[in-house]
Amino acid sequence: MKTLTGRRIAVVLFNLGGPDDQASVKPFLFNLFNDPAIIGLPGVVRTPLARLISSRREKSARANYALMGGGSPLLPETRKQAAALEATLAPRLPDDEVRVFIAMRYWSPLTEETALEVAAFGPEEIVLLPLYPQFSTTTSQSSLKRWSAVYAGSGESRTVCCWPEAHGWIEAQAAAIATMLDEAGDRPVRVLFSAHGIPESLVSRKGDPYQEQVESTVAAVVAKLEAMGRTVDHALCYQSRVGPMKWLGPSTPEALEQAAADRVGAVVVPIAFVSEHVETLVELDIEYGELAHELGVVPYLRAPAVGTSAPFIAALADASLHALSRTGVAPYGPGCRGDWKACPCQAENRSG
Ligand SMILES: C=CC1=C(C)c2cc3[nH]c(cc4nc(cc5[nH]c(cc1n2)c(C)c5CCC(=O)O)C(CCC(=O)O)=C4C)c(C)c3C=C
Ligand SMILES: [Fe+2]
Ligand SMILES: [Fe+2]
Repeated sequence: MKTLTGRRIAVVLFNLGGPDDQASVKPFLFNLFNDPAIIGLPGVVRTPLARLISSRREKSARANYALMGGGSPLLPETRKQAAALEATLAPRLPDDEVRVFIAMRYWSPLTEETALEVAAFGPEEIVLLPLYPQFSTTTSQSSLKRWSAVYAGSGESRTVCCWPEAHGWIEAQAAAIATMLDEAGDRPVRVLFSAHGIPESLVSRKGDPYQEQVESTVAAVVAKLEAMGRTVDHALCYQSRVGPMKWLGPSTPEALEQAAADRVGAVVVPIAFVSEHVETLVELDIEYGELAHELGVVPYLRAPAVGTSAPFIAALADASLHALSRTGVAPYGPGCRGDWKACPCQAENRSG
């Protein structure tokens, strides 16, 4: 039973989205490559290019999604996280009605569909919470921009731009790694923190804070492991390179070659993803698993994504409550250090 003073609060979780079957692989890829945050060219050039790239990439992408039963598990996994977050927030906001929504950038439920659903809910408060720990123009900013362009409903919005060092997120990662280190036993292993790559020029020329935030996540996880009495050999590397441009490095395959040269095994940790999908289940487990086998990197172990682990969901709840407790319209995320005005996600995403 809600009190008369209770607020309707919408928490909107943003993620990339993934095709739900084989037929949606190509239109999903088209949406992705047609995003100016991914290909920064004018629409007259970008749209035909997106058509070409999605056609060319369709066959290999379909084969990868076929390995997971035909489509991406990203939406079902995100639904579990949304349900867990809603259940965690409910007792912490007993006078309010809290609903958690999912807005995907490139496949259903698309941001514009979710914007209509949220508007129909009629919230007084909205928390915009990207499920990307680290802020990038290619992910969180793209999603938040899209939201601003399509949401026309009620409510004051507060954005959590990023949370690279959020307590429960770091705790969940450290716990998953500790379990894998136990599995490795006495065998020497290197912890390979594998982040999704982005083109290097986005960092060096456009000031994308992603690399810096990924490095801060890694440092926080390593410090947490040390506090747990585990000093680890570790390295940061970047996966999922696409196209001919120079991407952040070293790549995950290069890091595996180095591990082979140093005669150590690997515990691979997805450090920029919070759920299982094509980049973990196919790229890390199958493609790089085969490479590790060829190179003699033994053992090759992979820490699971944090999913619905309790400390991680608590971190999302804390971030939401922290956002709601801010006064005024100038939000900043718990991962943003220093002057919130300098935070790159804020300029276009202040509540209206
Ligand atoms: C082409 C450029 C790409 C950039 C830049 C990029 C950044 C980026 N992506 C994620 C998270 C995910 N990406 C996923 C799939 C995916 N990403 C790209 C391209 C870029 N990503 C493509 C073409 C694809 C589709 C798969 C493929 O063909 O390789 C996914 C998984 C979605 C799924 O279907 O399960 C996620 C999640 C981050 C975090 C990031 C930069 C910070
Ligand atoms: Fe921020
Ligand atoms: Fe990606």
